[in-house]
Amino acid sequence: MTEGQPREIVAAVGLTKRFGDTVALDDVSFVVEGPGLCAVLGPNGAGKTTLLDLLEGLAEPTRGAYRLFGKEPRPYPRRRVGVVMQKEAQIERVTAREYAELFSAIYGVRGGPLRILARARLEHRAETAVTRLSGGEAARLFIATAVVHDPTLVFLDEPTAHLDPENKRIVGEMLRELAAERTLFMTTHDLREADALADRLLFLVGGRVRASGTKAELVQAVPEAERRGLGVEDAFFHFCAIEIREGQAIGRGEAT
Ligand SMILES: Nc1ncnc2c1ncn2[C@@H]1O[C@H](COP(=O)(O)OP(=O)(O)OP(=O)(O)O)[C@@H](O)[C@H]1O
Repeated sequence: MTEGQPREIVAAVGLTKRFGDTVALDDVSFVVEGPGLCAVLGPNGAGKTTLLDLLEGLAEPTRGAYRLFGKEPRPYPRRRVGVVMQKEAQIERVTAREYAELFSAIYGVRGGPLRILARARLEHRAETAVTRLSGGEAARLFIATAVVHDPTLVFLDEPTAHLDPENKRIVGEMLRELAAERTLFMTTHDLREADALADRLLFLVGGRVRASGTKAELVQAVPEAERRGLGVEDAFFHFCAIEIREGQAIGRGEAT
């Protein structure tokens, strides 16, 4: 296959995950081709983090399987995968430089710390404790660190949650740049952000896939009468029957 052509990067085949009586993921199947940015959208409790845990090799499915890069992930292809967790560990007093050094050493990347700080645009904050960085600075540091070993696939769990619009925009630009040559698989609650950034969408509600495909496919599937303006918002409403408040997807009847 020629370089640059879309190819299968992530595929789930009947993935199911139970926690006791709770079915967090229920027979989830989809294929994501790359490169590009796939946004996984769903309300609280939809199963987004559980799905990432499985695909990152951190938990085992109750049933079903998945492929990464068209193969069974055994052994797990750690060097080709980067991860940005929802709650990154923040060790007291560790500076941005030390954080970058630590992860560069883990991945054995020479020159990694400088690359991380430059990509995160944090050279001037290198000696600042990670816990003292602003939300936007910390998000940039975690993302730049997750790609220090140049992975083909990056999982990101709500990387822009709690950021103000300006920082969302800056981090969004960073994600778009990264998505030009790799696959980003990113959870978010923010439909506006998904509209601005995503090439592909996966709608998850109550542990089940409601729709998946390219943004263009899903947006075009919305009947004219249901279109209100923002493509991803309309598509999410159409496929998921979920209320939308201020660009955020919220389960019906859920308190804000
Ligand atoms: N370790 C666990 N033990 C028991 N139940 C769990 C566990 N992890 C997740 N769940 C349950 O599985 C369901 C899916 O949770 P998950 O965290 O994957 O959803 P989510 O879409 O990531 O939600 P959020 O948007 O709030 O982060 C929820 O009902 C949750 O309570």
